[in-house]
Amino acid sequence: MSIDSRLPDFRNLSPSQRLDQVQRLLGLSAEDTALLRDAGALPLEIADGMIENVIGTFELPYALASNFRINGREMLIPLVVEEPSVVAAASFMAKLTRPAGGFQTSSSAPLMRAQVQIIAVSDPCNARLSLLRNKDEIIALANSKDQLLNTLGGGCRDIEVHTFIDSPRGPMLVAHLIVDVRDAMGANTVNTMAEAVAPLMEQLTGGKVRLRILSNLADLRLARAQLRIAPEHLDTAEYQGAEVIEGVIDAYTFAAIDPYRAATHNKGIMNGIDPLVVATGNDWRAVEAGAHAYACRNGHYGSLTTWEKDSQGHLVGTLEMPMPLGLVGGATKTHPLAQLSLRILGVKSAQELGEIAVAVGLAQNLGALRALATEGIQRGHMALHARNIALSAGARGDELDWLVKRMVETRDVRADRAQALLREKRGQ
Ligand SMILES: CC(C)(COP(=O)([O-])OP(=O)([O-])OC[C@H]1O[C@@H](n2cnc3c(N)ncnc32)[C@H](O)[C@@H]1OP(=O)([O-])[O-])[C@@H](O)C(=O)NCCC(=O)NCCSC(=O)C[C@@](C)(O)CC(=O)[O-]
Ligand SMILES: NC(=O)C1=CN([C@@H]2O[C@H](COP(=O)(O)OP(=O)(O)OC[C@H]3O[C@@H](n4cnc5c(N)ncnc54)[C@H](OP(=O)(O)O)[C@@H]3O)[C@@H](O)[C@H]2O)C=CC1
Repeated sequence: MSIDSRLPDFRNLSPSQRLDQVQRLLGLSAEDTALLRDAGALPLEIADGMIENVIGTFELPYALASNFRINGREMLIPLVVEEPSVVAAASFMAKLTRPAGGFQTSSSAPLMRAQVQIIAVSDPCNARLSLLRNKDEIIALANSKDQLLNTLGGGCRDIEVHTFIDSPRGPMLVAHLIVDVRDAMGANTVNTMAEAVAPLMEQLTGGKVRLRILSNLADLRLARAQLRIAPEHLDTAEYQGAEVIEGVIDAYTFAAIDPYRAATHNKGIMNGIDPLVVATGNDWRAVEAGAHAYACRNGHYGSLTTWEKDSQGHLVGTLEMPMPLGLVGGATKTHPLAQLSLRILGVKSAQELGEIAVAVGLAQNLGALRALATEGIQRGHMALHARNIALSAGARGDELDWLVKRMVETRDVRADRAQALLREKRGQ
């Protein structure tokens, strides 16, 4: 279905009015919207089946970022996150990309690596060749463990063998199974295969297998996004767009050369990605681990994004990173809201979901860099954070908007100030 993701007055509506508008726009069913309208979308019985020792459930805000156009398709992005200004910044930057057509994305095949650690190998180079010589047998054995995946066009495709001659524990071989996991995140799938081939690998190498587990450095499963913005669309009240572009490129360069800055820069990217990963029931620890390991691929920890100017002086941003997301498996199937998020996105494959995630990460990075390189992060962020402060100070009903306005006007957003203002208003 084709929609318009520009929702100019969305921010000014109540949550219930927003949901009504989205229901009409996306043609969601009454059952779908009931999941969001009533608290407790995750029944305790399902929660109890998901993890151990459950005593309840924990809710977080569920929002939609607007203005996204990805590969020509308009979409609203479900984001589950506790941090103010993330949704606003993503929506704002997506809006700025629209004149040049939004985001362009692509991805590699959904290939995951499983590692099999082989120790006590007396002749590691010879053992390595033995594994490679018998690759077809190893792959066939791995694939015998997941018939469904084979019928879906996935399965173990190849093996690699990495040799560590001088490990502190003696020579060590690490065999990698390269597995196309289709629409799964794939951890359980590849772990099963790794465990299945371990005895054959011991036989072929004469060594002893220890660990059999996926690698979260999913460097064969990459998603990419790109955006382009003309300088005139980056003008602010105080800065010319061309100056904003220089500021963004300086900010990127800082992250590219300094790991202390890169950690914060990449956190800003994950501000956009993690909330989508959570909203779709995916494993955010796996995505985080892969992201930061990948950021070290050039021998030092650096920026995951790049920012440059094209020949016309337009700002061009790119993000390429591992994106091990699934549409099946884990909580993606069990959590009712995860399924709803996938319906809102209208995605048909895990690859498509991964591409959307990097587009949101790229937008989020630009939101932060644009603010940092111009007026600073506090004005926009604190204006939205003021609601949190007002809520924790005890403001309710009409008091909330009044208190937020007073704090933002005076640029004094602090808990003690909020409490003092509230006492003053209540005449205490
Ligand atoms: C916060 C803004 C967007 C305000 O920016 P603004 O200029 O005050 O916004 P505006 O009121 O002119 O609105 C512009 C558009 O922003 C969106 N927007 C604006 N407000 C809302 C809202 N309330 N609810 C929903 N959407 C909102 C919305 O799309 C709107 O367009 P419209 O649809 O109205 O035509 C801007 O200051 C900004 O982008 N700041 C960056 C915020 C940010 O990056 N937050 C992340 C948390 S900080 C952090 O953890 C990461 C960091 C910073 O350390 C990373 C790093 O160092 O790299
Ligand atoms: N280090 C890490 O990151 C680790 C993560 N995990 C956890 O593993 C879970 C993800 O594992 P995952 O393997 O994705 O989950 P599942 O094993 O639950 O799902 C994958 C299985 O779903 C079946 N399937 C059905 N349709 C498809 C399709 N279109 N594409 C692919 N497979 C399909 C496949 O076969 P079949 O039905 O035959 O099984 C496949 O093996 C997450 O919960 C994650 O947190 C676990 C261990 C370590």
